[in-house]
Amino acid sequence: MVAPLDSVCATIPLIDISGYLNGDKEKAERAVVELRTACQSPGFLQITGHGVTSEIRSQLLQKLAEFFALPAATKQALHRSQSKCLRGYESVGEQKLEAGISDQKEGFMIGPDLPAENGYLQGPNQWPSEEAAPGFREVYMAYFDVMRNLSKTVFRLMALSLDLDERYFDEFVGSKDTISMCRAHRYPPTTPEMAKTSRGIGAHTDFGALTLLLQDDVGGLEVFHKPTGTWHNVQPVKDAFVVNIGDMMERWTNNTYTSTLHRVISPVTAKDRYSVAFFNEGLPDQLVSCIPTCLKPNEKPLFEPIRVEDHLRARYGNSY
Ligand SMILES: O=C(O)CCC(=O)C(=O)O
Ligand SMILES: [Fe+2]
Repeated sequence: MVAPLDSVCATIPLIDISGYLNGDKEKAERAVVELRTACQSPGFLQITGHGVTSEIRSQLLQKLAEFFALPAATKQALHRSQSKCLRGYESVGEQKLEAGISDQKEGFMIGPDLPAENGYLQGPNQWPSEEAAPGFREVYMAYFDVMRNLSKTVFRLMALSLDLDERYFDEFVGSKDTISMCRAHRYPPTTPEMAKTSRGIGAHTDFGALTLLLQDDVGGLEVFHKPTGTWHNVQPVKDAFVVNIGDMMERWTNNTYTSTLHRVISPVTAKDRYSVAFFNEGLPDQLVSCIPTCLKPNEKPLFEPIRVEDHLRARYGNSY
């Protein structure tokens, strides 16, 4: 069946990766080709057949709703300004991803839970007490671990899509020093009038290599289509994760893959919107230097090589 032109699938490709996970060669090859096309343009896609259970996804969304419903003082006591590695709580209006517009979201960031600061963006998480938020820590960390695994799979597919050895990104994405983070968001509702000028999250591109996003069924994520200058809704698809290319991967692939501007419009229904982004930032000492298969004969790289940490410091430094 041909999907109607205005349907989400016409804009944001939906890719089933179960064939790759099950060792079905033909289906896996198809997913790799679809992935390559989607990463080139629009730089956004949705994946299904990823094996992350609906239980863990709905448990997490439930625990997040409970956490964000806690008194403001309990959440502020976990503020990210107390953490050298950006872990913890941020309140509505703190981040400005689009010049002059405060994001109408609150968030909670976690990462691999290390006992002490251990290099850039590495260290301990901040947690509410078990009495205040029963099960929150356990479920959020379990989700984080599942997503870390899924990200390894997606990077293998990425490697294949770039005609690289399947394990090309394994160290980058799966080492003990790999930087990865999860940021959960709650977007409170607003009025239709306010929604015209305010933003749940202002227009931005992601800083790192690749983002895996869980969104609930409320909607509001939009992706910018440069050729027409129009915004397109990333409609929630049941059981799908949104995947998008970040600035680091765009640079690494010499602009073969695209880091695309996106934003969130706050809900205008009575319902809060929840989402959870898993960011793959990679190895701090890794040099992001044009991937050889992204260069045609006689072509020159568009960018100087840069260390992952230097790239991230420059991008994170500008957003609060
Ligand atoms: O909440 C969303 O749908 C998008 C979040 C996002 O773009 C981000 O955290 O970078
Ligand atoms: Fe983003």
